[in-house]
Amino acid sequence: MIAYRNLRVALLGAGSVGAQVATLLTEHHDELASRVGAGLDLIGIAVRDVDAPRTAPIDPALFTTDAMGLIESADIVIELMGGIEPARSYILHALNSGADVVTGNKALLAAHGPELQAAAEQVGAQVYYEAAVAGAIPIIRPLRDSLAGDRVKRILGIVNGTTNFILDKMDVEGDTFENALAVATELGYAEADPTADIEGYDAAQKAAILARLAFHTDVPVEAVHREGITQITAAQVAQAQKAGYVVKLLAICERITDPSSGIDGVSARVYPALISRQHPLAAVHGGKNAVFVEAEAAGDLMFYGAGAGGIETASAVLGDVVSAARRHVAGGPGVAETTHANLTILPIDSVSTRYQITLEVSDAPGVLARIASLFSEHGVSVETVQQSIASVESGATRPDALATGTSESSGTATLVIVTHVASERALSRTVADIADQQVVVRVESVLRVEGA
Ligand SMILES: NC(=O)C1=CN([C@@H]2O[C@H](COP(=O)(O)OP(=O)(O)OC[C@H]3O[C@@H](n4cnc5c(N)ncnc54)[C@H](OP(=O)(O)O)[C@@H]3O)[C@@H](O)[C@H]2O)C=CC1
Ligand SMILES: N[C@@H](CC=O)C(=O)O
Repeated sequence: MIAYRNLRVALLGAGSVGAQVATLLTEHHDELASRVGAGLDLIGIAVRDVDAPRTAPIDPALFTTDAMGLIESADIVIELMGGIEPARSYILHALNSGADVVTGNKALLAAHGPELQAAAEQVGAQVYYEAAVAGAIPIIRPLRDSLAGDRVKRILGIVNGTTNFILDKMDVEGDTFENALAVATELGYAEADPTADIEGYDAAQKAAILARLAFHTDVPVEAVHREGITQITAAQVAQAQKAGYVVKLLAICERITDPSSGIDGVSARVYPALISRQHPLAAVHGGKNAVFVEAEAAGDLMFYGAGAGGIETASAVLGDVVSAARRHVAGGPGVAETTHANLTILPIDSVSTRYQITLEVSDAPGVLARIASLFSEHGVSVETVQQSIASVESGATRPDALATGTSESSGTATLVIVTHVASERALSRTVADIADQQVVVRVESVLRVEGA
């Protein structure tokens, strides 16, 4: 039975996601009303161009360019415009007018999340943002509520569909980066300008949001270490495959405490890394997303699904709208997000992980011993070494000549070295020293190995 007055919902934006939200709000009106205990009336949609064609049938009378006027009459404001301004000003205006806000705007939250949360707290309102990380996948609520009594140790996330699509295509079909990116763009996965995807900016924004929630500490997006996937080659992906790994762009949020070195804080970082093909994240194919959470009491949890798409993301938005509406009906203040832990945000060289280093070296006696001694000098322990020798005459490769001490070849050899866990600082010093050796033709790649 519906006893509460109908709630007034304003929508800002009717693009890929907004148009689907408008449709679901209208089509599911009665069902939503029975779940909330009040009707949810869409009172208007602010856009730039009221006459632009839409991807879903929407009553034209709902469109307006007067966003501020619309906001002032709403109980709940859904912001799906994207970008920083005017989205930030509209959200602040909505909160100050007494409305709850639902948004999927990761760029805004990563840049101004604390400001928006403080504004909401001050007026007893709430900002909901389930759609901002990994689209349809419920991950914000699990981190904020379900795991609130636990301690998160680490999060490994595939949170950008475009880069996962590209790397997966390179892995499964042996495609090149350039071709895979062209297909991702054609299929609408990548943004018109895919820089935010392939250079890791989009994933870094999501990492900042996840780290803040997981570790109750504000994490500025500028403090997230970021590397994209533009340097990843088909050869690296093939070599990873041979060694039992797959390359993924990972967003990693980690609580690091090491009393021996005095390191104590939070690391948030995005880079392409190798993960074992046995790891659950290795099975995340195409444009899908997944977030793997390691918690102290709960153990390992994985959240998987569509990280983007109009209708899929609209599902997460509608879930937030229902939560906001229920709060209006039940009354009471919003749930304050605690960021009072104030942990130190650690730089990348405080991180320790495993590494795979690929070198082209002279095929001569003593080379392997020299390289091994450099690892040892820097306290980096080697787990495995694989080698193949490129014959000068034929260009063909034969394995293991260095191991047998053969001295007949004057060509080069490829060494693939995987380390045990080492600090980023020790590893980078080791690699710098290796690169200086005369017997080293080039350092082909250094990739982190994650997920152990
Ligand atoms: N697309 C996706 O798969 C996902 C998107 N998100 C996030 O959701 C949000 C919306 O994304 P998406 O739907 O793809 O965006 P679109 O670019 O498709 O749509 C943006 C909409 O906002 C309107 N708009 C933009 N600027 C203004 C303005 N200044 N005043 C009024 N209206 C404005 C546009 O109006 P007009 O149509 O008239 O130009 C358009 O309707 C973004 O924050 C995005 O990061 C999150 C997860 C996944
Ligand atoms: N461009 C993003 C869209 C969702 O956030 C992606 O590829 O994941």
